[in-house]
Amino acid sequence: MLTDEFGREVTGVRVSLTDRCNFDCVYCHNEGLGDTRGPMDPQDDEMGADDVVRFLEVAAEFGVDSVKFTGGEPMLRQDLEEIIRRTPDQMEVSLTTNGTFLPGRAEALVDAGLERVNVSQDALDPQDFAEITKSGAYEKVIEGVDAALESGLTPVKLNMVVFEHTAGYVPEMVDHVAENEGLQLQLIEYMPELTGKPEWNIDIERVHDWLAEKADDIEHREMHDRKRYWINGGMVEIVDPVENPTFCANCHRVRVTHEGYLKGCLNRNDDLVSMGDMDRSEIRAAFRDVVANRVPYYGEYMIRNDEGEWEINDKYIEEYAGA
Ligand SMILES: Nc1nc2c(ncn2[C@@H]2O[C@H](COP(=O)(O)OP(=O)(O)OP(=O)(O)O)[C@@H](O)[C@H]2O)c(=O)[nH]1
Ligand code: SF4
Ligand code: SF4
Repeated sequence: MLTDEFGREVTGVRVSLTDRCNFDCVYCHNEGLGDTRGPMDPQDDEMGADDVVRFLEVAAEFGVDSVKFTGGEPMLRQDLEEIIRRTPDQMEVSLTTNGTFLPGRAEALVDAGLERVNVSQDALDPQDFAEITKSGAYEKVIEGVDAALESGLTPVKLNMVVFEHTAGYVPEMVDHVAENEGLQLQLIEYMPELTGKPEWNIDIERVHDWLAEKADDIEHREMHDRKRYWINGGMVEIVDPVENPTFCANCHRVRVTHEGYLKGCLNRNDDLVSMGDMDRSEIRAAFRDVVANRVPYYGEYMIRNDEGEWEINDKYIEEYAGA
């Protein structure tokens, strides 16, 4: 197991397989390098299945025991089943998807080795859903969640970004997961710094307070020190990374962009290492380097100045300027 200089073991990898997507969510922050191509444009820059598998095999050598496949929309990759099938056995395999392609394909993914799925569902009303995602696929997503449950991918986590357009749905979604066995809710803090619309932000502390009042039990998950609220038998987890040093202090994942760049932190682009045409031993060295250079974003890379505002730590300014 590799550990960075802040004592954070790297136990997981998060691999973006494409930046293409059939949705155009108003809050999307284009994980990866922030490419702006349309959903159906060419895919020459995406890592091939062999590249993904080679990387995963190297990560497995270092004791990494979980992989999360993301996008864009990872199910646009027709070779997703192949990639999952070839993922080292020691890794728990999970997927984050918008859910539209799960009907008719969930079982094949399970057969290939998929163990868990997170499906974005930001509203319980087709019109609001369409407004947020710029897609008319509400029914398909509902079918997708059902297909995942029927294929045994439980618990299915429903991912909901909490911001102006969705905050009103939180109570209904909390009831929804309590009433439907196999579902869990994951409330994701809106990231204004990545989406450029600060006016849509909702104070996530208000959501914590509201859930705490209702909760029968509250747990802390080690990963990111995330809080989990149990309400009427349903589980609600909060993902609240923004300006949260505790979240970053408990971050155990290295990221890979769809183009094959290793990256120690989701929020930084100045720590990228391209795996390009690297062979296995070069990937090993690159993985060690990226882990060695990992820095908790909030609390070390971003620090508070005398006025209490966040700014980049001087120590890293040169690298950032050169990115
Ligand atoms: N800043 C930051 N945001 C993260 C991190 N991990 C997850 N997120 C955010 O949380 C959202 C949902 O994450 P998911 O891909 O569903 O998975 P997860 O919650 O991280 O993982 P599991 O609970 O293991 O399924 C992502 O789109 C990110 O916005 C992280 O390490 N740093
Ligand atoms: S489904 Fe995900 S990747 Fe696609 S536009 Fe929405 S947030 Fe972005
Ligand atoms: S912002 Fe960076 S360091 Fe913080 S939790 Fe996310 S990926 Fe980890």
